[in-house]
Amino acid sequence: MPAPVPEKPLLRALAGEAVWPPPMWLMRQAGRYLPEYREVRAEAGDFITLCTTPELAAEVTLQPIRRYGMDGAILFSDILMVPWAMGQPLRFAEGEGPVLAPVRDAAAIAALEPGAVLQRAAPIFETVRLTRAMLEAQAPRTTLIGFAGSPFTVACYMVEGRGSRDFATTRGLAYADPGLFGKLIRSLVEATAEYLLAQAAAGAEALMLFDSWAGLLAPSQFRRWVIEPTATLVRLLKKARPDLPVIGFPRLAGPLLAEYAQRTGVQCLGVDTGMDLRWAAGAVQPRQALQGNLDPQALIAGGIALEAEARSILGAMRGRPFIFNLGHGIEKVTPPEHVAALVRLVRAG
Ligand SMILES: Cc1c2[nH]c(c1CCC(=O)O)Cc1[nH]c(c(CCC(=O)O)c1C)Cc1[nH]c(c(CCC(=O)O)c1C)Cc1[nH]c(c(C)c1CCC(=O)O)C2
Repeated sequence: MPAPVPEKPLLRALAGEAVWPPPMWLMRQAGRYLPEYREVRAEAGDFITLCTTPELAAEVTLQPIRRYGMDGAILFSDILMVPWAMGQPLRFAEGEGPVLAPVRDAAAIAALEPGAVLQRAAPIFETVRLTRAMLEAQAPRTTLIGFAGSPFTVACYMVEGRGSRDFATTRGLAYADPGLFGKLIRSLVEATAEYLLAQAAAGAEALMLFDSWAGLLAPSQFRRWVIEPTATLVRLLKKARPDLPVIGFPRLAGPLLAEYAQRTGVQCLGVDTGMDLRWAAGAVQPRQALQGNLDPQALIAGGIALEAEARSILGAMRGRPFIFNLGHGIEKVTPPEHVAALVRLVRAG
């Protein structure tokens, strides 16, 4: 039986169709630049509480859909909820970002509980269910996107214990003890596959893998810790759900984007701000969609600078499968009215 033809613009683009004007959404579209987000965040008190309270997380997921009518709604959660669900202590310190108890030796890795992820993450799957039902009622053309961090980027935070400019400890460990680091990566591949399939079972219609720090790696390490685990993860997802499109975002990959596109099996490539979109179009397969890559700083600036950047992206991508997005997450100082202006511009094609 042929696969049913999707109706939603974002799913059509992911299936390889040159939908025009292109479907759009913005990374971190639910967040602190929105006053209505800050209100719910204050009500929840703590970021992890917000992520594990389905009614609040679903509400926050829908805020940018109500305000702007985006084509994609991304589940409100965080890539660090997988280590959290594996039992690694995590907190989000005010003004400091995430803080975790570092995992750097065999004992710490053995203490992780990948088998507990489905049970501990149950509130997140409930958020997916609730959000999908709300979208069906309120925004039936909007696609619900589930997500996880890629094994390498999640391992960066697990090993380092906090954010970092270069994740030197993690990259050093990968060279010094590849056996140990490989064990961590493998348990993340398995836990992440189960976690994403549970999101899909709860109603996520597409999945995105955030690999924010992939581009820090030397080419040999990029192949070993980014391409190979991502390919395994995508195979596990496709085995269970061949219909489910996957967006891969190996940020700062540069020319290695071509190999990543060829070997991982993803349907769509997220493109970061520093990459030329026309070059990316030549580096991926013709039916592979691209997603990106407006500079979040242009969105903060607004006006003619924003208009020029957005038009140049549209001009480069017309006629190929494309999803308009930013090249990295929206910043909290972004004026919400600049987002409204961008949506009008993209909708006009
Ligand atoms: C590396 C990474 C993280 N989280 C994420 C990444 C990959 C993408 C990227 O590179 O930005 C991904 C993420 N984080 C969040 C989402 C939700 C959905 C959405 O995009 O709207 C998604 C998809 C919410 C969030 N995740 C976080 C916030 C801010 C928390 C708050 O409200 O206090 C939000 C809305 C916290 C977070 N979470 C993380 C950090 C480093 C921080 C602190 C930085 C900050 O405070 O902005 C880890």
